[in-house]
Amino acid sequence: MKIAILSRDHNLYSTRRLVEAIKAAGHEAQVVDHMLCDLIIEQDGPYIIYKGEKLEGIDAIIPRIGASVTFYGTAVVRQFELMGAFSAVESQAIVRSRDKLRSLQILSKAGLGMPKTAFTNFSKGNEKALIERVGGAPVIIKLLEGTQGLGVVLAETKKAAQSVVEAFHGLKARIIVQEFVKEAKGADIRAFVVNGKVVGAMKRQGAEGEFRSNLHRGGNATVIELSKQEKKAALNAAKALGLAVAGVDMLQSDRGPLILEVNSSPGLEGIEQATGVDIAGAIIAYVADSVKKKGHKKKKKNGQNSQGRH
Ligand SMILES: Nc1ncnc2c1ncn2[C@@H]1O[C@H](COP(=O)(O)OP(=O)(O)OP(=O)(O)O)[C@@H](O)[C@H]1O
Ligand SMILES: [Mg+2]
Ligand SMILES: [Mg+2]
Repeated sequence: MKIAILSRDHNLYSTRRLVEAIKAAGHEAQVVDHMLCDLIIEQDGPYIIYKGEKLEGIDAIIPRIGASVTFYGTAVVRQFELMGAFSAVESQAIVRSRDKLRSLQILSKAGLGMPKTAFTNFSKGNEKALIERVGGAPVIIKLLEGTQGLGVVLAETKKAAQSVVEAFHGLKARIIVQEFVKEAKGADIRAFVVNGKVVGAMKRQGAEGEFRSNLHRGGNATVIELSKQEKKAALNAAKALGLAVAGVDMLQSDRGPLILEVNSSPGLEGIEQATGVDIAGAIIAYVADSVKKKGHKKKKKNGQNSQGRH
């Protein structure tokens, strides 16, 4: 079968590893830059023009959509889905996971542990009450659109928290105010979920004196064995957001694991290097299996002699 990786750069570690894994499993790989895909929509059905030609014969896609191009990228994923290709992560689930606030709302409804979080449009003067509502200083203030740890601020005192909130508010930036989980000690856990299983997990520890554990902020990663409770939390979080492939970030706290966010295009480099697990292979096995199952279903529906490609 032919599996496409939607990626802007074929040299990226994750892209290269997925190509390798596709070939190792005996399939055909194609890297497709989603930003170079034109979407044609007409009565005869949707199709894609890529580098001047109609894109055909792709059985499955693995989206690797950057946060800055979520709208365009997910439109391309949706087009593939409508054309009958299987997607490792559904377009709707990517959209859902990209909005930190929406994700936390869904996870809260699913009863998952999380740092207590508040969101407001800050009608003048309610900063103080809101900060108190999540437990008072120290408190975390987060830009809704941040990634790689940028736009996450730890305000140690009530006064600092108020000024940071006011500053962001003045800039019309959308933020959440969140309980600071001190016991996490500058570390977090990344659990990599594929098809209802945790295939690898690592603990990321922030640099000395840094509360953010992001590898981009100088953190380092080591392999970790998850507790039953942590495993369950990771699987439930991925399930609640509808993601078959997900990187679930959690903090270890006195009251158990607290979900921070769920990533729909999680990187492979850190986790494969920390755990030594062939995560790319696990993703491809899941995708290939799903395509086969889909094909069988189609055959059944169309009768024994169907020539339907699968
Ligand atoms: N409520 C909190 N309490 C304690 N530490 C926190 C809290 N929120 C975030 N952190 C720390 O800050 C880091 C960055 O936060 P978060 O993951 O929410 O931001 P991000 O910018 O979206 O990062 P990413 O690149 O992973 O998407 C976390 O990995 C964690 O170490
Ligand atoms: Mg994030
Ligand atoms: Mg994070």
